[in-house]
Amino acid sequence: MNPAVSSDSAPSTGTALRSFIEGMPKTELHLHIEGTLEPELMFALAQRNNIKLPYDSVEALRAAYDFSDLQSFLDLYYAGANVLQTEQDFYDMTAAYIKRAQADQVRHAEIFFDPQTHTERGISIATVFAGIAGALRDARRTDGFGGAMIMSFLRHLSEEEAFDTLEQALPLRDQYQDLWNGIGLDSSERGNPPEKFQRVFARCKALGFHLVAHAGEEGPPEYVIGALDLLHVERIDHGVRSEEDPALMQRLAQQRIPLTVCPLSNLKLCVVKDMAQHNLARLLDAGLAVTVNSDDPAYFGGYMTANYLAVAEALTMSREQVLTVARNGIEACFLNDEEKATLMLELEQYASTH
Ligand SMILES: Nc1ncnc2[nH]cnc12
Ligand SMILES: [Zn+2]
Repeated sequence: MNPAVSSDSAPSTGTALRSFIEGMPKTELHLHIEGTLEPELMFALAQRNNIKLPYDSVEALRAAYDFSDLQSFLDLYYAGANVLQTEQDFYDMTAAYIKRAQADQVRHAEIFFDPQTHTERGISIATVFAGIAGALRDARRTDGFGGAMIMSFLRHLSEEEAFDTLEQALPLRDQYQDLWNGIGLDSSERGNPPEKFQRVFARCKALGFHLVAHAGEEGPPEYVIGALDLLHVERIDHGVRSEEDPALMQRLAQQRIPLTVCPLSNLKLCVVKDMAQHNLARLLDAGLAVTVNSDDPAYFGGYMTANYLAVAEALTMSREQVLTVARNGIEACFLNDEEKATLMLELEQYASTH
């Protein structure tokens, strides 16, 4: 068989699948904008804002990206965010991410941001919103890049602090109604179960926001169940530990609840020892609405294409499996049916011509 020709029934060669993945239109649904701060930009912003970093060089900083678990990463990630001071800093970081995403053929990205990481340091929440939204709006106007903003609460802080953040943000809602459509929950999972945020999520639901939460990354399957039953989320961020509970797996498959899986993140944070042991293909085979995403790409070694390639190669995924993941990524977006249909049409046209 000609290895350059791929069809649904034929296994793709490594090279053919690689170029298929590289050119495939994508969506990104699990991306922390603070996790896109590349060391070069971190140093540039440190210099611009007269901040001394505890590293002498970009190389020394990158060498410190050797994590043993989620917390060891978060400690560095929150420290790195200190260089973000002005609206321009947030704009530049977001614009740099969009450029990378577009190079990876990302058409639409629903971006997490953590205001508490910044307001705790005296940065106003309006500065954070303005910088991120400014870059997303410019990219929409110039390139048709689709974006949304998901404001996330830090779960190592209290629910009262989450309520405070919501109160600070709500006066901005009208100004950002074209972008800000969701609420998320992130940071240290273990010891901070979903029920801690039940009241604030109920308020956000009543306000009409889409809801998501990190669950089942390091935490047990019970946290996934809690996110669904107590927080009423529409998607689970990560969710890979759901596999430990067969009844939960059945429910996720039956209800088509999307999991925003982040393969390179899971490897870097030692959620899996080896990419060949990643359960993404098993979750997919079990009928779950699995998507691929990059989480904190500046820290974990790759953006969207790299994440697709890493699992496709390690798990010897077929072209059809890759396409299923990409379709899931469109279905799971917080977009209307017409917008989803436009993205799906482009994907199907790409698939039929490549
Ligand atoms: N992978 C992750 N898990 C939880 N919180 C995060 N914040 C940024 N990245 C995160
Ligand atoms: Zn995440």
